[in-house]
Amino acid sequence: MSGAGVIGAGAFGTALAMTQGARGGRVVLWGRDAQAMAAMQAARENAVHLPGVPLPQGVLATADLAALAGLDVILLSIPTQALRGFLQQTGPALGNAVLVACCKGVERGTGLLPTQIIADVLPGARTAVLTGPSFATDIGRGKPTALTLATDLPDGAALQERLSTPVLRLYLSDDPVGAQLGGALKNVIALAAGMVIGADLGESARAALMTRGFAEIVRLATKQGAHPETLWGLSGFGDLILTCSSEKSRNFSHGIRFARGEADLGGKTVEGVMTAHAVSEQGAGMDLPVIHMVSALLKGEISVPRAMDALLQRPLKSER
Ligand SMILES: NC(=O)C1=CN([C@@H]2O[C@H](COP(=O)(O)OP(=O)(O)OC[C@H]3O[C@@H](n4cnc5c(N)ncnc54)[C@H](OP(=O)(O)O)[C@@H]3O)[C@@H](O)[C@H]2O)C=CC1
Ligand SMILES: O=C(CO)COP(=O)(O)O
Repeated sequence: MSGAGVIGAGAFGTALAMTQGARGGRVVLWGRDAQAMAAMQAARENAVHLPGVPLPQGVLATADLAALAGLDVILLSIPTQALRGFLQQTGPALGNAVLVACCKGVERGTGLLPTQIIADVLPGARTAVLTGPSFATDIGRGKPTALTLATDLPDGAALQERLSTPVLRLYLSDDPVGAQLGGALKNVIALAAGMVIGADLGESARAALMTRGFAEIVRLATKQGAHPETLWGLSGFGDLILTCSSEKSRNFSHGIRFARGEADLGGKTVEGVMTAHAVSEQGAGMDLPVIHMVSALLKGEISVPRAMDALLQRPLKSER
């Protein structure tokens, strides 16, 4: 039986299941907590992550992996650092479905991107990436959103058609590496932007940091084979703008709380933290001053004022 599956019943997974449920047809939303999934199925609502937004009729909320059997496409929406372990344990339950990575991050220790982790654990799996500027709360409420669907698959256009809805407009890309690096690295820059705002350094400083951070994204990603146009698109520049400018972003608001010295940093999924360390550790010798500084700040190696001084006191250089 064909249909769409979503792995991870957090904010984004639930929102994605809603988009696919609104199209009609069979949708399986899988989460690991059996009790929570049973409650969700009964209440027709994810009361923790998307309260007040009803699950469409065709969505089955379940913790039963057997419900994924025979699905033709599965969206993976769990944190990047959890992906490898999940696939190692659960890979066979995913069958032959096209696996669409919806998480944004770089794996710490390997430097791999989500589709590269999938290829490492499940060689031969067919993969795609869905990424771009989108808050789960907007998607779940049916607000208009445009995202990038990046894949090497020859039938990418069919997948684009399959996952688009009247309010979720997908643009096709043949650059999964660029799309994933843009989505992962903007989270690190959003942490930095949040720190600038939290430390009351001003909106001009945030604009400067976003721009110079974007230069780092382009430098690093093109070195790994990304097309520059991908980085200027929805998955890079588009998502950078959204994430660095709204307190709805967990990365941006984490940066604000961090700079204010708040003890409770929230305990939410903040992908940029591990990605900052992963990229800084892998690219130790690279010219990535903002990314290296975010990692050092998060490790407690330097304070926000000293980090700002260090960035400002570097020798003057050309803008490129
Ligand atoms: N929220 C958003 O607006 C957007 C998020 N994203 C990306 O989507 C991904 C998921 O984020 P989001 O849904 O917001 O995060 P949430 O924290 O809301 O949800 C994460 C989900 O993953 C589950 N999970 C964590 N570890 C495992 C594991 N080892 N095995 C199985 N399930 C696991 C959690 O389960 P449990 O509850 O049991 O811990 C939870 O249901 C991230 O990469 C994020 O960057 C992308 C675009 C927008
Ligand atoms: O990726 C996102 C928006 O596109 C969500 O950002 P946060 O993970 O920072 O909340």
